[in-house]
Amino acid sequence: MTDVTTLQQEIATEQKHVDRVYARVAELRQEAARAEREGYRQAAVGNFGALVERDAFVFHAARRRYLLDAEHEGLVFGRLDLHGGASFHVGRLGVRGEDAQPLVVDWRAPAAAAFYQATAAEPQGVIRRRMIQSSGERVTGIEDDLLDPEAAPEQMRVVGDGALLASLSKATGHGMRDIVATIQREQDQAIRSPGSGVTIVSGGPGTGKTAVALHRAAYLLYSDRNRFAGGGILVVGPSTVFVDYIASVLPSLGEESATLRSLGTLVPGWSATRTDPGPVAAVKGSLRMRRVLERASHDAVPDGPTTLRLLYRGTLLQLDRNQLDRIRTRALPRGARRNEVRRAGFDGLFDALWAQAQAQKVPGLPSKAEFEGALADREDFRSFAKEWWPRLRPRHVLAWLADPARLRRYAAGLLSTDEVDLLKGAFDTEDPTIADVALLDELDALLGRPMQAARQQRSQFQVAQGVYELSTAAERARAARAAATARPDDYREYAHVVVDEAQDVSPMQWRMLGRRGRLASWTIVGDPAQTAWSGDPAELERSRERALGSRARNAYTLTTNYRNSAEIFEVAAAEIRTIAPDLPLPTAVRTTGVPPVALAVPLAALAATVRDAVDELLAQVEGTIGVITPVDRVGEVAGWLGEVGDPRLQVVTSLQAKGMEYDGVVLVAPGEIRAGGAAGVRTLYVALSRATQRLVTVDVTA
Ligand SMILES: Nc1ncnc2c1ncn2[C@@H]1O[C@H](COP(=O)(O)OP(=O)(O)OP(=O)(O)O)[C@@H](O)[C@H]1O
Repeated sequence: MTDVTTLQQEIATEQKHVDRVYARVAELRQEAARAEREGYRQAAVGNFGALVERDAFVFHAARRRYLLDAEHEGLVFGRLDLHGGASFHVGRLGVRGEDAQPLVVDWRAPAAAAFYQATAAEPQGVIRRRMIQSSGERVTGIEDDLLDPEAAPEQMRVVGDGALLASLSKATGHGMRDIVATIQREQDQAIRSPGSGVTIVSGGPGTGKTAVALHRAAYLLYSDRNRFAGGGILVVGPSTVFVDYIASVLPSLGEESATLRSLGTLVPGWSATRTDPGPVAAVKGSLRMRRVLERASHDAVPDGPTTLRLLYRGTLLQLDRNQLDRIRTRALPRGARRNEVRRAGFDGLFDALWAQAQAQKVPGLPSKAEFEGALADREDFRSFAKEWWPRLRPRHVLAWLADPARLRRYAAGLLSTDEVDLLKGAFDTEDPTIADVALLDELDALLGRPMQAARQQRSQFQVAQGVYELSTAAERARAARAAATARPDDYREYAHVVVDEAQDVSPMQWRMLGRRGRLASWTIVGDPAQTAWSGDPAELERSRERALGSRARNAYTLTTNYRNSAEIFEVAAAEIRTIAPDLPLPTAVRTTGVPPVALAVPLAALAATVRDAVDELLAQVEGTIGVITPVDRVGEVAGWLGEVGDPRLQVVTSLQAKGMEYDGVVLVAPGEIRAGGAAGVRTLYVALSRATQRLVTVDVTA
């Protein structure tokens, strides 16, 4: 323990510096606002060159001001004292004094790396590393690490009682917090991994994989803003619940330009939140579905016309079903996209009808071009053509799979009878599941886009090519934050793609992601032991490798569980060991002395027991409570708790619980979650490792 006076003196020293920094930030904010106003004044000149220059000038001023306005809690959070007497502070953004000397170094700058990397074994020139805790602009605590005691000058003081543990013990809120002040060495290495190629981060529950992925996105934006803000960073998570949970981390780091999506909302026009039962998801996610969909996308339209009859100059021209099918298959060879070769289909019709007209010696037959022109003008021919070869949307074709006879035909030789049975009743294109969205995206690629004049989307702020009139401060800040809004809905040229909970991305979903990351470098984070995938693991691996291509791989493993108390993680670990006894598991660093509670009650008492457990946890912990249920019980359990009405409470399925964290967890019917074989045990492992403080499991007795 540090004596109180020493601690107070050191706090006062740091407070002085922090005050100086905030005063300087206030000055800089004023300067940036002035620069923006000046930018507008220049615009009055009005020629093109002045507008371009003004635009760039104002944009940078606005971005700077946005950064300065952003969340300033703990703006300065660290200090390094180096050999030779030099020292500097580390913070959320770089701030220079009037003399251009750094008052704070941005945590992502190369100089700040030592703050996270230096250890007693390898001090990297650092004598003392100091973490500074604050509340608003007030310094509240200090935590020092003396890394090189022999080099420490006599007057150097070392204080503190465990900043990391203090930060881990804070109550969990609805959103994930950034960890910028306490990033650990192994995490920092993954965060600063090269911006090219594929960075793969693995590690058990609670090891900070998600935190690392998000801080890495912020790091990349800092290290090469042109490339990564220009091209864009896409962050993909498993569910909308999860995306909501992580949404505040990047803004808290002053970065708003990344695009966050769940797997069910990646494709424009869809926002799927429903999950399929594991075995159904395994079939829908399998690469074999690509062939199934390809066959469907080439099939005749259900209820489409089966014959074409036209009276032409008194002669009946007629094409029967076989002829029509032949024309369709000839115009649509394997690999062709149906919407893009409609013209070839219509040409096939013209050719066949022309041959008939010639064979039947239609009186006064004009040239072929005139014959085609005459047919194309006729309403009966046009409406036949529209019904026979309509422009198809992915959802139309996916709906065909709901017809058992069609499904059997498309699946012949690809899916087993059992698999076809599993898919019966599994397609509802009005309300698709998360797995369906990857199928819709595949169909979009298979069907192609009808030829259309490109839609010009002109921004309301555009005054000339490449020049935007950003007329108010609020609009400018928004534009500075969200370059993403200038991108088309189905943007596919991201400079970087981050995939979280990657162990659950199915082969078909990897194809969907791959289409959006062709030009990207990647960060892939996940834990194979937490996968709910019950399909072929080799196929999963292959499709992931294909999506990532030949880019260089950099792999990192995280080994410390920062989330769970040791008592809680022991229970989760015991579960996963039943199927993977030799799996290396992370070490949980925090103990609470509170063991998890395991209850088992008859089904009739389940509702009351869950309600009591929730009430008790709400009284015991300060932060959030998650009630985790088997997928098919979620509605029922939410009903039991409907009256609780506490905003700290969230009811989620065992699949939605992926990546989530709560201070207290009530896990309903764990036996039912486990019942799904190895994938069930893995899902239960996830559910058991969500709580930071308290875990209550309520099982059902036979
Ligand atoms: N260096 C750190 N300092 C403070 N908190 C940390 C640190 N690393 C991780 N945490 C906290 O630990 C918790 C778990 O982190 P995170 O959700 O990123 O883990 P994960 O590996 O993605 O977990 P899972 O695989 O179980 O979903 C979070 O609350 C995070 O803020």
